[in-house]
Amino acid sequence: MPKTEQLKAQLAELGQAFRKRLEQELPELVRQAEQLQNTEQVEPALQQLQGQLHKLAGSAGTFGHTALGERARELEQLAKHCLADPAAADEARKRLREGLCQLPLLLNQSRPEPQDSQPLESALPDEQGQQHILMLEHDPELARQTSQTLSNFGYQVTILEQADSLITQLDSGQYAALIIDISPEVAGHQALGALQRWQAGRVPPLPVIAISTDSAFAARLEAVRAGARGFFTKPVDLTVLENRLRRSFEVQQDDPFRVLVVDDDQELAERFKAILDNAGMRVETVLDPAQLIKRMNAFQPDVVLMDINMPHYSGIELAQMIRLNDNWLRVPIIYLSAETDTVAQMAALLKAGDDFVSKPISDAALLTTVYARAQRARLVSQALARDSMTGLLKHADIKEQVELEVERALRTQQPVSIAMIDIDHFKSVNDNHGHAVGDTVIRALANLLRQRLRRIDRIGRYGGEEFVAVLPNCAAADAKAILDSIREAFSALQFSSGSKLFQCTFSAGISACEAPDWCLDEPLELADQHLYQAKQQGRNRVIGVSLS
Ligand SMILES: Nc1nc2c(ncn2[C@@H]2O[C@H](COP(=O)(O)OP(=O)(O)OP(=O)(O)O)[C@@H](O)[C@H]2O)c(=O)[nH]1
Repeated sequence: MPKTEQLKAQLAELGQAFRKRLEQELPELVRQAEQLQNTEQVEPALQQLQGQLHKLAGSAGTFGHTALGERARELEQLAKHCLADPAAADEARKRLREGLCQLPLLLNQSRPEPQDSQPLESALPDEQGQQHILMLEHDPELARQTSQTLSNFGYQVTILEQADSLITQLDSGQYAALIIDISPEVAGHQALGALQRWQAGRVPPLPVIAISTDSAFAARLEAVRAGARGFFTKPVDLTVLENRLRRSFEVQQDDPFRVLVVDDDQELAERFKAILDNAGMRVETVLDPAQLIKRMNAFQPDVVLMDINMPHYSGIELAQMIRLNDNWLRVPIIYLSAETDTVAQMAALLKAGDDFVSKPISDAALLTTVYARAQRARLVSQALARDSMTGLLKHADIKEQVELEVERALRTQQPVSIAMIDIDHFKSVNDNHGHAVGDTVIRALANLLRQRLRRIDRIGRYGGEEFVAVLPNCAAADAKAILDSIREAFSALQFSSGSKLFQCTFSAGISACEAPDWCLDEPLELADQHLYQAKQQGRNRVIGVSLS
């Protein structure tokens, strides 16, 4: 079944479960309303009713029962009024009872409209690991240079000279990003309006990099409105452009965003999960708030979606509890609440939390809010934790990963390999072609390692032109085969320096923690010794076992 159909079926099933629940809950509300006349304990009964109506107001609308949700909200206000002003209560209580008695009827009349839940399109690389970039550029020389440089980095580039076919090309859905020349005098500039309209409503928008001769505020504003993630004035530094391009993918393609939904309403939590799952995110739900800390530790979410009103706990208290842990200070917390009172919303945000989304919430609004928060959180933590030039882990972090993975290998008795990789004769690259070209070579190797290794592998920039890769569940012989194939791919890359083309190679040394002895005291030192041997034997090779 196609993904969208699957989601529709899942949402329809959840909608039916929700309806069944209401068929039981609404008569119960009517019964409670009738008891209001006979009980001495009016206040607790009203409080309970108000809480239930509050929940119903948020959830019914989200499941498409708009009229029911709106009526529940009115009755919630009425319950609040009865609680605040006992003197005026008789008449108000009567209206409350009558209103509650109508709710089952409203449910019977309600035919929820399914929302149009678009799957989140992500720019995944093709089978060869290549990302396809579209470039709208009238200047053949700039188009040629960009195409050549980007193909060095492993991208596939299609050049478009005519702006009128831009939207048709984009509609084909094969592109991971667009580079567009929006200089005032060229065709790309005229296509900006169409591009802005095309981007509207896309979640996430297609990454766009704009190039222009004009660096004025108005030009930048137009670019941003068309979804620009980068803006470059001519002459363009193509290595910086590639860096920006890569960063715009990283947030989408690294691990999927992890979202923790804390809501005691099971059907609602499942609905949010289905929509976010369908958009490629990983979602866990916490129905019992007492499990929150345990689940935060195990799941390490990028974003927390937090209901505010739960029995025994408030979402605000739980958000404050999350903030007690230094490691989670950067995790955005989005409150999901039927609370419409802006003063109450601001009070909640002052205590903890970053954003407020009112229930009922449309699928598109949920997706956009979570995506935007998760993306920003990832960018911030990557900027802090990663090497700025390559986007790889920094020296101390990759060393830590080596230790963690060796410990894990010993524990699980699954092998782990550690590779130390160093570009050959790199000093002469700098001397012959300049430092900026040397940087391009470093980034190209980082990019290639990222593309060729698995998601579970960890890669770090250990020193200037030296990298370390940690390959869990991978024996030394397999690691050597993988590194050899990356080595061959790297040696085939053509780098350009002015009008000259040149190639580079690397050498690598591998150590492994594997059967039969498992013991690996100094994995990095051993990998380094093997790297040294590879250099001694003529470079452009991978050594996996000690030859001495
Ligand atoms: N462009 C650039 N160069 C760097 C960077 N970090 C280190 N380098 C240079 O990398 C070069 C490393 O050279 P060496 O360690 O002598 O080794 P090599 O020339 O690569 O030779 P072998 O490793 O023996 O094959 C030095 O010239 C450093 O200045 C960087 O971030 N960018």
